[in-house]
Amino acid sequence: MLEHPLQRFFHSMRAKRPFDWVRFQRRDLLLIDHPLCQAVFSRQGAQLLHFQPQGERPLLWCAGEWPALSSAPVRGGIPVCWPWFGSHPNGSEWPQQGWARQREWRLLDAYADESKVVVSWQLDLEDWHVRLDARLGQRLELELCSYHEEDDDCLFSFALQPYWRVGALSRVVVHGMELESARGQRGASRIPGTWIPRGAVKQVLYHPGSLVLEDGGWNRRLRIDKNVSAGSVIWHPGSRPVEQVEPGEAERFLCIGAAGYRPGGLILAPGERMRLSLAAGLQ
Ligand SMILES: O=P(O)(O)OC[C@H]1O[C@H](O)[C@H](O)[C@@H](O)[C@@H]1O
Repeated sequence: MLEHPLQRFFHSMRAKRPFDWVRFQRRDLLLIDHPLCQAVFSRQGAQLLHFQPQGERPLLWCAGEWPALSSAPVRGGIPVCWPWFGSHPNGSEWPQQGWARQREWRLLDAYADESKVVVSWQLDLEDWHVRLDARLGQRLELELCSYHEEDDDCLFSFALQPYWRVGALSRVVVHGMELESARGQRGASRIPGTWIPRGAVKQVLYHPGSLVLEDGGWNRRLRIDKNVSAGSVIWHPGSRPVEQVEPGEAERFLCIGAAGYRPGGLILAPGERMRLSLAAGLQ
C-alpha cells in the first residue's frame, strides 16, 4: 500500500525531470522529481500536496478521494489560507479559510539546481495579491507575501496549515509548547513541557521558538520553524467526522502550521507587505 496517494506518479515515472504536469481528479498537478526530493503541487490553491525527501517516508498527508467540484479545496498537504484564516470576521457566507484554496494560481517560476527546487506561485484577486515561494530539498521552506491596493487599511489574516503524515497519532509527542505556557515567567526554559495530542484540538499559540513533532510510529522527529511574529496553528478533528477523511485516516495526520493571525484580524495598510514563513525538516 502506498504511504501517500500521489506516490503513484513516481512509481510509474516516465515523467520528464525535474518537472512535469498531469491532470488528476480534475486538478492540474505539477510533479517534481529531483535527486533530493519528490513533490507535487496543485495549481488549485498552490497547495503542496506531497513532499518526500530522498530516502525518507512522505512528510505530508493527503486525502485519496477529492471533491468532484473542482473549486472545492482538497484536504491535505499544505493549504494556503488567504486573505483570512478560519471564518471570515464579517460573515459566515464567505468560504472558510478565504479564497486562495479555491482558485487557480499562476506559476511564476520553477527551476532546479543541484541543491534545491524553487517554485513560485501568484494569485491576484482584484486589488489583492499574494505570492508563494517554495524552496524544496531535504527540507521544505515556504514563504507567503501579501499586499493590497485598496484605499484604506483592511482586516487581514493568513495561514499555512500543513497536514503532517505520522505513523500513528497515538504515538505522537509535540515538544516546544512550554515556550507558550511559560511566556513571561522566570526560569521558563527549565519547564520540560511536551504535549500529547488527545481528542480534538484547535489553537493558535504565540511563541518565538520551533516545535518538534516526535512520531513514535515512524520513529522520526520533524522540526517545524516559522517566522517569529507568526503564531503556531495546531488543529486536529479528533474523532469528529470530517470531509475527505476516511475512517481511521485521522490517525495518520496532525496539523501544525504558521498563522499571521490575531482574533478579530490583523490590519494591513495599503501597499504594506506582510510575510509568513514555514520551514520543516527531519532531524
Ligand atoms: O475544514 P477546513 O476548512 O479545511 O479547516 C480545518 C480547520 O482549520 C482551522 O484550524 C480552523 O481553526 C478550524 O476551525 C478548521 O476546522
